[in-house]
Amino acid sequence: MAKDQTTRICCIGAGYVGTCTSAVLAYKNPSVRITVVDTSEAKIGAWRSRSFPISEPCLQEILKQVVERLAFSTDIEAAINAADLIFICVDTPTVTKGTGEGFALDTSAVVACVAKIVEVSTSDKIIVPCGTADQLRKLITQKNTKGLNFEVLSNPEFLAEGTAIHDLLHPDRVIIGAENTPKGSNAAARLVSLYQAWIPSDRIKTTNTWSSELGKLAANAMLAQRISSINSLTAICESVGADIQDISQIVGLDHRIGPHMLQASIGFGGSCFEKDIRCLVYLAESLGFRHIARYWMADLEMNDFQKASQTERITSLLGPLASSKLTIAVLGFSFKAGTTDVRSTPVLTIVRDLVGRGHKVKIFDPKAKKEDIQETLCKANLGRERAIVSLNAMQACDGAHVIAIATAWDEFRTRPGLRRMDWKSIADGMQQPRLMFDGCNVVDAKYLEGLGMKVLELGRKQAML
Ligand SMILES: NC(=O)c1ccc[n+]([C@@H]2O[C@H](COP(=O)([O-])OP(=O)(O)OC[C@H]3O[C@@H](n4cnc5c(N)ncnc54)[C@H](O)[C@@H]3O)[C@@H](O)[C@H]2O)c1
Ligand SMILES: O=c1ccn([C@@H]2O[C@H](COP(=O)(O)OP(=O)(O)O[C@H]3O[C@H](CO)[C@@H](O)[C@H](O)[C@H]3O)[C@@H](O)[C@H]2O)c(=O)[nH]1
Repeated sequence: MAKDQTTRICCIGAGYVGTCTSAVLAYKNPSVRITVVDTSEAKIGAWRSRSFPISEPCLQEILKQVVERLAFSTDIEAAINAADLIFICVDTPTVTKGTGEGFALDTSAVVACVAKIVEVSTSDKIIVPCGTADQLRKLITQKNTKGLNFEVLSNPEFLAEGTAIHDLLHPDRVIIGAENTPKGSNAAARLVSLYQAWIPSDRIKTTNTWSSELGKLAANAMLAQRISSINSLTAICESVGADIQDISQIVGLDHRIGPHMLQASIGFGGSCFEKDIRCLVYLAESLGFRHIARYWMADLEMNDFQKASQTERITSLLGPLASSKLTIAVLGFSFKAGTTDVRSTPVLTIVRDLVGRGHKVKIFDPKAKKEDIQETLCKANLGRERAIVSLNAMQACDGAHVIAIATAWDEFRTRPGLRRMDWKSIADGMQQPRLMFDGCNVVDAKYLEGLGMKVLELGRKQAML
């Protein structure tokens, strides 16, 4: 710690986790000074000019309050050198080529950060990476020729997008993994003291690094598993005439199970669940536990099945009409409601499958940026003539044979008091058979049927058209 008792923190990575975590740490600890750095000048420029690259409730307000103590910069070396504690919050996608392809975590950005830290540091540092701490310790041992002390801690983040600030302010737990050495314990104690500024001690757990890292993977894998479990029941409900929402409630009312993460969906998305399960599968495989790897892999296979089966259900219901070129409006593109993030969105599977069957798709999302949607479509080779991004729901639905609600945005709800869109005009502007596929169970089927639509709901039986 610096002589003036100020803790100087450098956070590498100005994305969701880096910025939100830094904002809350600064907000709750008046004695810290944080510099958030990134290689992306555009991103740092956006944060500085207050045209925020991400949208999270309350983030803007908190950043305003810590403006004196939290800076954004592209001068990574200077920020590293000035810091006692360095958080690495860069992206760690799944490896796309070579060893571990499709499964292992690509830690190259984390490794680059650690190499930079070791290269430019002139004093001891505590490093909190997002990646395997073990691998980084080995790297530091190889590169540390100056005899400095680098302690590597594991501090997995459990925030969910859309509720990031709330999750950081009221976490279920904070996990800090450290080496079981006096220096490791001291470093962990330093980080604990920062969190103790607002989190009760019984919610801060210190453990060894492997428990911390595996605990994070396990939490995500089990959350995803609950979603796959409920999703696996949607097709059964549709066949036998049960109601998936009732099933979620019946299951969730058991206090041993609880109600969370049991909302049936078109499949889970986002940048974490699939990546972390793949990482767990890779870990199990590399330890020789093939049955365990297969067990977790089944979760992803179920998710892929759920994503792919929605288009099949819509088109099978259309009968012979399905072979004509239809116009289909897809409402919602972000990977879940409450975030503008379109990374790994499950909606892409539906769009890709519909376009693949020759239909024209018009997409509207009330919050996601048009450029981000277009970039995602472009990366998936979905040309603009087949998948168009519309400026509003009315434009997307105009002339559509089918509307598919794919993200549970409040904008799409139809119940009185919650209704924001002019559903009568939307229904009037559609072409027969005026089919509404509600992949999020947000509409009132009776209301839309009263407007002349036929409604197909996820996890509910539907008669043929
Ligand atoms: N997004 C979430 O909800 C969430 C939640 C918990 C944990 N995580 C984990 O946290 C980490 C960060 O995730 P995120 O969603 O904030 O990522 P992000 O993509 O939003 O941000 C990562 C940032 O790191 C920057 N970067 C990459 N390499 C760099 C380098 N060498 N030097 C400086 N900057 C560099 C990128 O430019 C980018 O701005 C990942 O490991 C992720 O798995 C994410
Ligand atoms: O009942 C549910 C809940 C979620 N989902 C879907 O699951 C995905 C992930 O949702 P959520 O967990 O809310 O979002 P993330 O921001 O991806 O957060 C997860 O991933 C983060 C990154 O690791 C963790 O920190 C969080 O704890 C963990 O919830 C989304 O596609 C949701 O639509 C469902 O289908 N049904």
